[in-house]
Amino acid sequence: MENGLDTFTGNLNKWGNEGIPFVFLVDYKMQKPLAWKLTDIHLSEIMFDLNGFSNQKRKVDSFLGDFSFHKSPISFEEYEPKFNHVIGNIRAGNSFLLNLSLPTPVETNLTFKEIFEYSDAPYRFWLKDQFVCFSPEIFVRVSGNRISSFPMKGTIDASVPDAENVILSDFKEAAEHATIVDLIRNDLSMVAEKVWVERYRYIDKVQAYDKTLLQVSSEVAGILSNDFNGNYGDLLLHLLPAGSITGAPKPSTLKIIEEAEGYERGYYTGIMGYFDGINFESAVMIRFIENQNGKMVFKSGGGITALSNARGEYQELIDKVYLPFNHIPHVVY
Ligand SMILES: C=C(O[C@@H]1C=C(C(=O)O)C=C[C@H]1O)C(=O)O
Repeated sequence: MENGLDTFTGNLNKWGNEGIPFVFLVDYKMQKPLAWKLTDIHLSEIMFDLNGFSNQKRKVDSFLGDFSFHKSPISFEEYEPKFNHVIGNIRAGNSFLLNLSLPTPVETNLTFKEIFEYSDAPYRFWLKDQFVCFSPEIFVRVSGNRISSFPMKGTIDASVPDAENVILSDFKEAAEHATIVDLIRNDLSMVAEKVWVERYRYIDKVQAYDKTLLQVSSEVAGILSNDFNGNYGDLLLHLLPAGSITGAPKPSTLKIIEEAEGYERGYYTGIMGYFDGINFESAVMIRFIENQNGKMVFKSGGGITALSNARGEYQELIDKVYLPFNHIPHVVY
């Protein structure tokens, strides 16, 4: 009998080869992948704006007004044993980079739909009754026979004096970034010929209502091998889960993530994307709020290496719990 993943992969391959536009979601564990032909999507169920490919644009001109936002992260005492489990495994040689994430309950007077409509992020998705995602991170883009991936690793508060230089010259951050770029080069080599690094460690600004974050990314590119031309389902099977939200090496790192996190990521850290009939593009589902029985849960994480310190990683996890609004008159905490 066909399982969900087989059907999903078959549909993406078929639609890709026939030039039929579609939109899709894949969860972290690839257990509940979903794909819709563009013509079958209803605004009452799904809203998306994926780098301009959209059925619902951002409400840039309208006024959001006051809103409340409150986060209740786990305590440092609860976080530390999880971090120590990861560091122990890194020291034992089972992983050299691992993305540790956790859920944070949040409260706001805004609805998931309002957060989608007013948020400012290059990749946004709203799935009725389930989640809203506003991601800054591209995963894979295919244009003609060129494939590119844009691993993001390295986050700093822009208000730190000389923030850009601080993060670019930080030894730990540089090592972490080099690792993720190596991993993505290796992953792309499975589906492409001639893989190269097009841009190394460029900075993106990510806007939250109370602060600006700087994020460091690189672009890795290659020439897509003929086997994968149009076969977007097969392509994703080779590349998922995305290296930037697992770590390396993937198989043993996945096992340690499972042990340390002790919760279900679900669609968080999966990917969302589209095919417009010509180009294929996908993004990593980070910056993500889920509906759990009427309560809002924000999921966030960061990369840990042998050089990481528990307080710093704990703070990064909390800093990433934000709403990405640009023009906010007043926030009530
Ligand atoms: C997992 C998350 O972020 C990932 C980890 C990053 C980092 O360690 O700097 C940056 C982007 C993401 O690939 C998240 O934001 O929830």
